[in-house]
Amino acid sequence: MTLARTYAETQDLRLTDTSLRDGSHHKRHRFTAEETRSIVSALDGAGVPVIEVTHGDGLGGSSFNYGFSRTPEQELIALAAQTATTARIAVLMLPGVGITDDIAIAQDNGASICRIATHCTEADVAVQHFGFARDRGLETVGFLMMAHSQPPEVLAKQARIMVDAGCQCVYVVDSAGALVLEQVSDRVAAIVAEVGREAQVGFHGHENLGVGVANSVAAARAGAVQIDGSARRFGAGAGNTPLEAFVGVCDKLGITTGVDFFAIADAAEDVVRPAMPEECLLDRSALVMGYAGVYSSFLKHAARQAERYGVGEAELLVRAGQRKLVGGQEDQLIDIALELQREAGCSGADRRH
Ligand SMILES: CC[C@H](O)CC(=O)C(=O)O
Ligand SMILES: [Mn+2]
Repeated sequence: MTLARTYAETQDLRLTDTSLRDGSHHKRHRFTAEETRSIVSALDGAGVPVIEVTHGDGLGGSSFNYGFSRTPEQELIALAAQTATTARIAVLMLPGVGITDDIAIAQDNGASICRIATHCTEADVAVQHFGFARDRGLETVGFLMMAHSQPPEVLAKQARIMVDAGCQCVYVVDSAGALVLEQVSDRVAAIVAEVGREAQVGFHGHENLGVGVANSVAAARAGAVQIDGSARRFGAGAGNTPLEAFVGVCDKLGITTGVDFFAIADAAEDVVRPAMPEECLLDRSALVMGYAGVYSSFLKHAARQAERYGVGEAELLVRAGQRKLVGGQEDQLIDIALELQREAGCSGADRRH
């Protein structure tokens, strides 16, 4: 099996573009085959070594709760694998949303990297999935989501569980875009100290506080060797770390990625942007998500419920942060919206904002 380490031996960092997975949240899971083909072709041509393709909520995510995919994700995974010439195709799975059969089908369709995501205190729910993926010869990555919500030492223990189960790279996942600089490097360093001899460490950032690129540099300096981003920031919330900007910053810092800056800048502008419904904005709602620590993928759901129940979106998000909602609890946004509606009814306050 080709390990990420092989890539990291020739480049300082291995980058994964997640537009075709995290961007799925922003696009409400409406990717077409043609968009997938053209994005994969452009990223592959720019030298991006790993491209993630899956429903935004991972394998099996197409559902009433998370939103139905326009094109079945396994078709998109197969198309991506047929289109890429050098890039490897990764898939994301959240145990319980997807099942091991989904991993097997994705591998049959050409995926070679399996990224398994859990809330950052629940790594044990992924043990069987890491074993399953490794037994099938897949490269494995573990996502500790909502990593801002736990201190470094807790994350290190969770990383240990993942690595003992067969995970080859543990990611600090800043799902809410809530971490800032040292908060990233401290977390990465703690995991490197715990598992650095046995596994790699990665970082997945969101732009909700505008520091995705700086956070990714901090992660790399603390020992992360796999970094995620999305061309044109195409991802949940204010989007992911803009991959083209990160490549440019790495070039200037002398950190090698193997990705061509001008080619990825072209891909972001000419190919990825046209597939986006609108730019990923660092607007009030996205900022509140970062500030209050709310899962980035809740953004579109919050917008929908705020409109439906006539309550303020920012207020809804602040309460979601206070409740410490985790992935899978999107339906609680309705509960909060009703709560806000009741309160506004009692006080007679203006319910729009
Ligand atoms: C629902 C899965 C989630 O989008 C994974 C991820 O990218 C994150 O937590 O940031
Ligand atoms: Mn994300």
